[in-house]
Amino acid sequence: MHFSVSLTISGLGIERSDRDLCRDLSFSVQAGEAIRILGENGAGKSSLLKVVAGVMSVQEGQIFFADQDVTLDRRLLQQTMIYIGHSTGLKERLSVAENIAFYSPHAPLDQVDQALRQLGLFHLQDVLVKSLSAGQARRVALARLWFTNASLWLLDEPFAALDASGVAMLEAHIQQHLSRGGMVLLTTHQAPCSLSVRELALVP
Ligand SMILES: Nc1ncnc2c1ncn2[C@@H]1O[C@H](COP(=O)(O)OP(=O)(O)OP(=O)(O)O)[C@@H](O)[C@H]1O
Repeated sequence: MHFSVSLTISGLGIERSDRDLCRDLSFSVQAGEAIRILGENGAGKSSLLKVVAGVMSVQEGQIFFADQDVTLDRRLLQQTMIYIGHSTGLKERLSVAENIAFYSPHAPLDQVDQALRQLGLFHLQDVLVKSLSAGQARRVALARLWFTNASLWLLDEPFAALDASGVAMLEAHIQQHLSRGGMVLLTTHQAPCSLSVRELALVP
């Protein structure tokens, strides 16, 4: 699979809790490109991802995907994007394998096994998520990236709680997505080690 679409944000304004997080923000993400959103705590990085994902509405400006205006109707974009938020969103009372089956029901079982091994989760597949460490739970949440066909990945602090091997594994997986023409919009307070990203600063 190879992707060749782009995302364009034009004149975006985001207001939250009576505060302007950004005004007249414009940028594009091209096929094969990763953008890291920068900004201090509370600057609005997560809010920007949520607006693009359609979790928060657009108050001002436009969003174009594949040359179509999707500002008011985000369905075209939502069909080909994956959003993994700051919280893992996992089902605490389900096991690792059950969570993966819940979030990626169409994943072939042999590929699930392969991904579990790559993610270092194979020996934990029957463990309930509520018993996992933060880094282990993050790995389970990220497993969705191993089974998605989405062209746009929206990742809020995806490296949080990961150890060095987890960071390297995720960076390699993101790089593979970019090499297929995928797009990534991510937030992280730590600069990626081996991943080439364009930086976008959110300033009030
Ligand atoms: N659920 C909410 N309801 C109202 N206001 C919120 C909510 N979540 C965040 N905010 C406000 O929106 C602003 C931006 O928050 P956001 O989480 O987007 O920032 P951030 O840059 O991602 O921060 P961090 O680096 O701490 O994760 C903050 O000032 C915050 O107070």
